[in-house]
Amino acid sequence: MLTFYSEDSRLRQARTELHDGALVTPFECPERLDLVLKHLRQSGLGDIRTPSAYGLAPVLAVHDKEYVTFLANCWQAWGAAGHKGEAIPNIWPARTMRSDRIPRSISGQLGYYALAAETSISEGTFEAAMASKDVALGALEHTLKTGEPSFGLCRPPGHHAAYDQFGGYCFFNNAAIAAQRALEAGKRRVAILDVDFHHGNGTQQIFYQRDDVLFISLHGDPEVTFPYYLGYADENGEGRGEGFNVNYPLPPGTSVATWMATLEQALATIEAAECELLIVSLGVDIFEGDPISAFTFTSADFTVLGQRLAQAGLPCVFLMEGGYAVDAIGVNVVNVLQGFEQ
Ligand SMILES: NCCCNCCCCCS
Ligand SMILES: [Zn+2]
Repeated sequence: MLTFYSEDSRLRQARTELHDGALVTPFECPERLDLVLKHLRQSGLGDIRTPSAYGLAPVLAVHDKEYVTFLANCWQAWGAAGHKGEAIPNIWPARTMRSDRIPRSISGQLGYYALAAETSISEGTFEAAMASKDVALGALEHTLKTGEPSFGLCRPPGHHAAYDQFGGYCFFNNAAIAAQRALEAGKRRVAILDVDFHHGNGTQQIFYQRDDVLFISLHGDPEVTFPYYLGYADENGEGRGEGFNVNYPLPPGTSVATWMATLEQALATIEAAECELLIVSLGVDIFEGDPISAFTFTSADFTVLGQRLAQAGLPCVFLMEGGYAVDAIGVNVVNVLQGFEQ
């Protein structure tokens, strides 16, 4: 299996994350890449390639133009406004406020476009996000051309990024960008299976009214898990998209047996929908040792996951999402990919 990866993913060097009332070293750190690359090389899974630069068009196919312009300019505008730290929002168009107008102030724009306050914007963030979607597109193009599975070592991740919203460490929705490209290349329906511990609110939102992308997510119950305000089981899509969005919220501490039984339901839905490509939003924060999550996968369970996904019999693109137990991330990711190829 080929891996696609870009050194430009390291351009995102955020120093702060607002967590538990303090500014801490971000969980979504460049070292995550080092461990995955190390284990990929040790495993002999396949070559690691640098993708082409696909430009802005694929981004604008799923994201709002003004939002993309905001992301491109935010860091410079934030500094020009005299702010000394990293760009962290502290005001939102929260309930009781209006969101039909975008303020001129960069502080106002930051809150307008932010999902949450844990994700700072700093130098290199935009460039890294551009590299990350190129990684996803490189993996996608390879699978479209060869039918072979591929892995996009995407950083920053993407599944929390919505049409015009960043957060949860995400800026561009890599899986959505890849799915849209696959449809433009002729696939009639694409399944995005999100196995990350956290609900892929951004991916859901982008395709919520569409029937050409089936979005299915297994995740921590939003009653008690980030992102809290989306990911409930009663969110089934709207209009043409009715029935093409399926959420499986699961309680913290869910056993792997229960998680795998839920996966069976998800895979049956994918099969019934006659999808022609499977994109897996691969978050390995379902690992028992993840510092900000609450599921119970062991590293060996990731191998079983990969084996089961292969049985879906679809061309498959794996795209890196979360996973914050840095020491184990390499083993866990490679176990999925090797399990798939067994
Ligand atoms: N106390 C947990 C706060 C979580 N904050 C953001 C998590 C983003 C996960 C991306 S996969
Ligand atoms: Zn996650």
